[in-house]
Amino acid sequence: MMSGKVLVLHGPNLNLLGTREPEIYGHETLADIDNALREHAVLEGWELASRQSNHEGELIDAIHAARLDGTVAIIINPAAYTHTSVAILDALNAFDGTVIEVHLSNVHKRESFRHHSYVSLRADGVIAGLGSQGYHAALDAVIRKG
Ligand SMILES: O=C(O)[C@]1(O)C=C(c2cccc(Sc3ccccc3)c2)[C@@H](O)[C@H](O)C1
Repeated sequence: MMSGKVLVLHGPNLNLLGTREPEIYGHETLADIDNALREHAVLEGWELASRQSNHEGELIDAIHAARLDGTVAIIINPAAYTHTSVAILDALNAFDGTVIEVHLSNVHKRESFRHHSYVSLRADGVIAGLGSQGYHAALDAVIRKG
């Protein structure tokens, strides 16, 4: 059974998940999501690290660290930085592994400014609108790719 190391990155305000707008983002907290993802990875013999930050530079630093620590895939929900950050795109372009972009909501059914993603220019796959199951679908894809 192949195994590897996956990094899950959550962008700004996702630390507030579960507190507001459950009709858009669900009722789970970020801790609920991270705990379920870690259990999913361990059951498959994979290692999973997760990080949430409200600061663009911290997310970029985490991507840079992943280049050097054996991480084979990054699953990222950039939140609002999806639509604004060339800097995060540039950092992801310097990462040679698999990149999967995840959004809890279907951004294409929302405000027009959410329809564009800089990160999608690098992402190997994009999953949107499946809630927290989107993270698990991304992890399954990474594990199947090996
Ligand atoms: O759907 C997503 O996961 C998304 O990446 C997440 C976003 C987002 C935006 C604001 C807050 C939150 S998390 C949250 C939810 C409810 C209350 C407080 C914070 C996520 C949006 O910026 C993006 O356009 C879409």
